[in-house]
Amino acid sequence: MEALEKDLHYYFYDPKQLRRFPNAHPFSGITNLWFVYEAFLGRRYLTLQKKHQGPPAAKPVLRVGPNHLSFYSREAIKDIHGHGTLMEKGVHYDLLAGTHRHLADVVDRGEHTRKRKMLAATFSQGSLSKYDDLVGQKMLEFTGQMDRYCQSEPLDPTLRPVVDYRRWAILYTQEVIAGIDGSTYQARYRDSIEGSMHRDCVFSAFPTWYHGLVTVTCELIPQYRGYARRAKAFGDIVRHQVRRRIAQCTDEEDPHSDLMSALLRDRKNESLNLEFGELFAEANVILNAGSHSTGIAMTNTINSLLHCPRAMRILQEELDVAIPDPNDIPSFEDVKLLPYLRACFDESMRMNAPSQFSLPRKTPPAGARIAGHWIAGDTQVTTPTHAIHMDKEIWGDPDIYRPERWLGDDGKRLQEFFLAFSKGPRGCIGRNITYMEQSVMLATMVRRYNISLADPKFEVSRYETVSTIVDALPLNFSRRG
Ligand code: HEM
Repeated sequence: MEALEKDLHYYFYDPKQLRRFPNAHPFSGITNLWFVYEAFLGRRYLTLQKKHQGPPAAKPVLRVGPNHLSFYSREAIKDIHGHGTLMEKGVHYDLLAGTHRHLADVVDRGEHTRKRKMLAATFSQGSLSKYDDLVGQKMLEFTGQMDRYCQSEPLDPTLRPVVDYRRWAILYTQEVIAGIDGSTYQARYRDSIEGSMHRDCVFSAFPTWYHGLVTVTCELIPQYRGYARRAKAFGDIVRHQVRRRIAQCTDEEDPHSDLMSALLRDRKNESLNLEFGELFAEANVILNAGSHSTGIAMTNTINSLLHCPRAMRILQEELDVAIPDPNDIPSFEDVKLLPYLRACFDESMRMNAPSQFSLPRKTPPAGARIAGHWIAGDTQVTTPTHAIHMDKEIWGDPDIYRPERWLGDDGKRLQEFFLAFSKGPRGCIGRNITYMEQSVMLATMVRRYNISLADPKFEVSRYETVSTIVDALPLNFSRRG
């Protein structure tokens, strides 16, 4: 009731003068309901794109909720996410926080800086070589499985074995990230994370009711009860493994041998004495943020390449030179500087960012200027990633998969508008790790196999939650000579 009163107050008295901006929906000045409905259908990012871009005319600022503005403008990227921004993480992160904040949901700037410093070395470009063996080992297991598919002989020789690439890509990233996190275990990971992300994406638009909605839907709707049960089971496993990892920690341990070491000991190898709750929160977020989005990105890239044979051919040519023997599994060192390989990921993440969720921020209490507009304090502000990634004025031909746009100086300039990893102080800390995983995987797959869609007319389906989930991608594989 209190929340409804607040929304009506915002609408009728307009204390923040938000009525000067056009509504995304006739009711968006009064209620978040339409936004929740779009989230429930898993297509909020597409609707926002249409509303911002028109027709009839582009709308750079939209009021998408009683206290929420969406900024479709280049200037706003810097003002909301850039270094030196005054914006804070929005109420969404408070809702999802557990007993202890982790790097992604901590709001306090000082706390965030402390955490980021603690983890910076482990995630730096220079540290990646220590994960080479782990990634190589997981890739070997992966190709072993794919080779078995290639060798299998179906009863009907006209049928070739079909592999769900999405499933295997996510399994590979889970295995790698669990190794980096310092723990390995079995869980119904994808089920647990996708359900919770759907629930959080939909309900977090109602901050006051969030916890009540979670409780009531858990009681009444079996599907939501299932999400909660699986998420709890996953959390229990992480908790157990963190305890085990702490027990194994020794005084001689290299403080940066894996993520947990960096949380247990500082550079001088002295104990950091973090509370168990904080260790659990950090391990949990790395496992969640670190595996699913990379698996989605890998699935989208291979799908984009299969729909663009020209780009696939150029990539194959680049890889044939870099990896002369198709049986080899390259290290990251072998492939990290291949320009076309990298361009293929960036182009795919531009068209289908693994997280289209508009990363909610709020203005500081005294208010702030965004893209030339003065916005009152404590207003939720977002940038619509997909709409910006599909802006004709920036990209020229945004609907076309064209990795070439990322090459050379033009490509460097475009990075300014690339939001897949967000920007600035709250940008993704795992960016180097995901490029390592994606590079080794895609280079190996494209060099080693002929890959095709099991059904040439197949279009992958997507559903937006906190990440934009991709459905199964059925592919055929055979070994390249
Ligand atoms: C394709 C893969 C990935 C994408 C698209 C991605 C995207 C993002 C985005 C958009 C954010 C900003 C979130 C926000 O503002 O709420 C973020 C933050 C973060 N990501 Fe990633 N990420 C990826 C891979 C990874 C990996 C591999 C890890 C860890 C191993 C990771 C760990 C994190 C963490 C801890 C944060 C919070 C950073 C902070 O607030 O300081 N991510 N990521």
